[in-house]
Amino acid sequence: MGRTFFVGGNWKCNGTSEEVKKIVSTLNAGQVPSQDVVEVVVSPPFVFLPLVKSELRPDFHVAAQNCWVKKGGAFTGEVSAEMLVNLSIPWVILGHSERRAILGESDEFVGDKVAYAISQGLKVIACVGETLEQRESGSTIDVVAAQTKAIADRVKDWTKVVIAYEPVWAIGTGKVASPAQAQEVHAELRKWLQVNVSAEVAASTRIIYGGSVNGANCKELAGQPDIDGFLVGGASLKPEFIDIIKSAEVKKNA
Ligand SMILES: O=C(CO)COP(=O)(O)O
Repeated sequence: MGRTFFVGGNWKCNGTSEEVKKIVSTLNAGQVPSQDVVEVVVSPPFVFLPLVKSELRPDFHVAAQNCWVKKGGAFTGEVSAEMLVNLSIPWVILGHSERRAILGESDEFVGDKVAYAISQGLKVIACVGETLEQRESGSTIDVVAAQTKAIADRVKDWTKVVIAYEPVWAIGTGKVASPAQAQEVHAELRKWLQVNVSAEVAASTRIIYGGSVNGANCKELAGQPDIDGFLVGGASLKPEFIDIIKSAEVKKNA
């Protein structure tokens, strides 16, 4: 079963309204493959979601970068899944390593968030990935399997999930995983899904790579059989994001 290539742009905590408008107009002018070849989702900070949603071309979609773990209420500073649904925001990124590390989000908490967001009708880009220390100690697969298990224990509808494998040591460092390194983890994750969820979910779930992806390294990564797209940080704020979207052609021609 086909896995449509998926390219997400995680803008993180960046931008002014002027800069956001500029990025959106660059994206709107970009020549990219059609939606049956590549699904594109950009994720601005919460405050810019309505602006981006109203100005962005209709073939690109928006994602929030986080949402609260359950129904809204007395949770100062949080934004609920219901609010995103209310604004017709279709996607949310959950479990990004910056939130896991800096804000102390545990595997279980991320799993709960993913399940709740899906229960409210959102689609989720769920992030997993090991630190440098974990990689060097040989526990990469155990770490990403545990992170994925916390999600799998709580989620039934995998059609709403894209897994983003983002090795922490590759994020914002310019140190991209080699195509072989990324492919190895993606293949292991797919195998994990096959054994622990189902062959069908393993075959149909998109597993995308994130960590220092740019216009120069995207094609080789996209050529790997188990890499189904990218979650892009820094380069998603630049015109080269269009080149990264175009790397979907590599898959189409494979
Ligand atoms: O964290 C990332 C996307 O979520 C990756 O960030 P960079 O592309 O800046 O390394």
